[in-house]
Amino acid sequence: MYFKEDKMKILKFGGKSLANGKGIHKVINIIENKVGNGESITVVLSARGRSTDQLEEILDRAVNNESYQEQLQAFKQYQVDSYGDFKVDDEFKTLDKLFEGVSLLGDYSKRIKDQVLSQGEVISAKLLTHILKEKGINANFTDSRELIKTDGKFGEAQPLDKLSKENVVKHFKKYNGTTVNIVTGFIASNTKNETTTLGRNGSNYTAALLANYLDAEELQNFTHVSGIYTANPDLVSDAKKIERLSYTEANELAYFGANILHAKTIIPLIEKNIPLRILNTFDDQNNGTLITAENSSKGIKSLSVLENVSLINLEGRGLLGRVGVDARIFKALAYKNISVSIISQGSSERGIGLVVESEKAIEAKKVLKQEFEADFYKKDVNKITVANEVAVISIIGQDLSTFHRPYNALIKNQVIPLLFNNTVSGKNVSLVVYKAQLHKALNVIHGEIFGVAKKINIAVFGHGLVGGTLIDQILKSAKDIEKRKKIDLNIFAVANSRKILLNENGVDTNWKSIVEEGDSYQIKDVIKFADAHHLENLIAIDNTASKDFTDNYSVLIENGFDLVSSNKVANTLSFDFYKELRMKLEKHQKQYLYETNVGAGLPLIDTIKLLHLSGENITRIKGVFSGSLSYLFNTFSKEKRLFSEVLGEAINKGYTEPDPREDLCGNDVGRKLLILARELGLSNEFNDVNIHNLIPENLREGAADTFLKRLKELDSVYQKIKDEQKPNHVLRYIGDLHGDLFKEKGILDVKLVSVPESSALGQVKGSDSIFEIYTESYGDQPIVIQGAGAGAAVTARGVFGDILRLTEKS
Ligand SMILES: NC(=O)C1=CN([C@@H]2O[C@H](COP(=O)(O)OP(=O)(O)OC[C@H]3O[C@@H](n4cnc5c(N)ncnc54)[C@H](O)[C@@H]3O)[C@@H](O)[C@H]2O)C=CC1
Ligand SMILES: N[C@@H](CC=O)C(=O)O
Repeated sequence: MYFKEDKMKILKFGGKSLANGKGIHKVINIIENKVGNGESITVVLSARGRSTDQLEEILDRAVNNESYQEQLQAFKQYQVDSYGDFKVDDEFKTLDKLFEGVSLLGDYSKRIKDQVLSQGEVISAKLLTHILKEKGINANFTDSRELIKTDGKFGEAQPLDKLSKENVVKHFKKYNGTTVNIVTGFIASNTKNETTTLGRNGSNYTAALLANYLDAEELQNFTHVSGIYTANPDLVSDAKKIERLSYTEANELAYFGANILHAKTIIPLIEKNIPLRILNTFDDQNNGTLITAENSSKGIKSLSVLENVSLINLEGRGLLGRVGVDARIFKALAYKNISVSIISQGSSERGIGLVVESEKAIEAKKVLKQEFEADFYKKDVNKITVANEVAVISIIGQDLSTFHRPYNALIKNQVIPLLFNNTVSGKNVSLVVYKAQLHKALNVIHGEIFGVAKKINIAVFGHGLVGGTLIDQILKSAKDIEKRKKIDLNIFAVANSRKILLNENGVDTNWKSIVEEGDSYQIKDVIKFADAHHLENLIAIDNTASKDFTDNYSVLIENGFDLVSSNKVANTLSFDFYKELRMKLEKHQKQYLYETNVGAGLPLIDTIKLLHLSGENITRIKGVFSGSLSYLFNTFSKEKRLFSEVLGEAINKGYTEPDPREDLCGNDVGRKLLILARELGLSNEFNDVNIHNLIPENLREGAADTFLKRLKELDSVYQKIKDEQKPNHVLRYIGDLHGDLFKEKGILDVKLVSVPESSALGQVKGSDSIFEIYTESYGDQPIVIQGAGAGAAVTARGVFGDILRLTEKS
């Protein structure tokens, strides 16, 4: 073993790293390896596992005169567990005496508490020294109380730098070379040699002070996480590790709750330009996050959260324009040592919101009530309320120039921040949200501001021809879309009318076999599931042909779902329902897309909407609206085959509605016409559509199955119609929207016509639809949209297009 003459590295290990079992062995391994490599190291330790919390709990019991022996024994057992020959009798005796005293007195001071807590670090450092010595390492137990001198503020003592530095330098001169000093973190002593502690994150502070005093090469802070992340990975599964940070950025993060950092621990490092590396004890392959003086060129963004906070709201009309209200608030709170982390107020000062630590909230309300007592009396202040179930999310690195993006995403996901504020210099926007929405809010913001894929959570209702094809198309393209568009399409629900398959991580290609084994459900179960799993950017897809399902639209919208539908029913119910649905969408800022309602995958509705919006007056829309009936009449007119045979083919090819009578009776074309009419602002109802029903009256009643068995009865009827046409004419079933389209209602006709084979309509082939859109500017020359008007693949592709459109809007 040899030691290079290089600079010292300070290694600091936290409580979780030092816990019994895997942790402590890993720590020993790390130290052994470093020593083996000839690195010059000093080790700073926290108390092990939950030791500090346990000691506090025992103190609580003792002071309340409750029995604490069982807990104390458990604490002692934990400290010596699996290290048979390790003895810490002195520390255990000290603890026995201290607790006995507290129990007798029924009281303890901060001074006593510091003495109690300090034993955790002492035992931890003694144990590690013992183990390392047994392994042949020249370890030296170093009690930081002999080195770090502080003022007398027990519980949160401030180091006396000059004196502490002298002590540290002297000690390290004496114990140098191959010695590995094992230093107690967190604890120190005042000038009377009484034990003090350095407050929250005290061990990190000890390590930073040593690094400063010894001009260390680097401070390596070993934790149970692999570095600093763009957000807490426990809450945001897409969170990414940040490789490098500047001290300033780290400082902002530390202040706003990244709990592996604390602002005060960074300052000693900044002074001497000492890099800080956050490492994972349990993952030696990971090189963690490096924090240096160098500014990252992009400016980092990270989300941090403060949870133990309350929002105090002070309201009063009489505060309007009054000078000094804020000063009074701050003065009253400062008097009780209550710090305000965020304040926000309207320009009128009628309402002032402030965030304080939760444990101080009741007292804060009390002092504010006292301060504003006279104002209450005069009714200038009418209420002071406290909301406890809140959290603060800070977007570090965010300024207001692009804040609209995460903000809009939150609103779209029905997370309405209670309050937000920004720093004028530096980049940081903080939002207060309800705790119940914290998880979702973090994921929404994270998805929006980072290059990582934005998750879109999709529930598919109806997995028949169209729905099933859609799921397969999404699963097939999801990876590619994630790569190209940074959108992660996650199908978390697949349902038919009876059963549902739910999986928050998304279904896979086996979905079909699993749905049937799924549970029966109601729509509220899907909403609850999405809520419980904090799923954001929700889209519900209606691929049913069901009227019943449209009853769910309202509650889905209210619960944050955008809608996509191939089902035409919702758009063709009463005009009142049509308007209410749009009002609801507007109110909840949700979108409803249904491009496939007319012309399957053809871009018809979008075109009509654009023409209409741009002020282009549409005067008529005419054409073959039905893909199945197009196929039927194109084929039947041309080929010498039975009508029933061709109809059977159209059904088998998936062109017809689930119940093919919906096509044959003209309802399907009627719906499409009505949908287009309503897009033009007309208020027609479905029964305004004049429909030529293709089903002979004697076949209209009864079940679909019975009808399908009697298709042959249609043959003679349609053969006769075909034969009676003029020469070179063919049959076409068309829709025609005409009349004065600038009035309240248009004329909507659905009829079977015979047209010259050479005409535009006569030349349509296969299952193509054709739409002729006549406008004022285009005159007699219509805009023509033609192409496959039915079929599962093209329709599913159209629904997919709507989903992608939504992802761009959200
Ligand atoms: N086939 C085509 O070319 C086109 C179809 N469409 C529309 O696509 C929709 C679906 O058509 P297909 O897939 O052919 O029908 P399908 O009959 O093959 O599938 C319908 C699915 O909806 C489910 N379902 C029915 N009621 C439900 C309810 N209340 N809740 C949940 N699920 C329910 C059924 O269990 C089935 O899984 C229809 O509204 C149709 O008008 C739109 C454009 C073109
Ligand atoms: N059944 C419909 C399918 C598309 O909406 C049709 O035939 O057009």
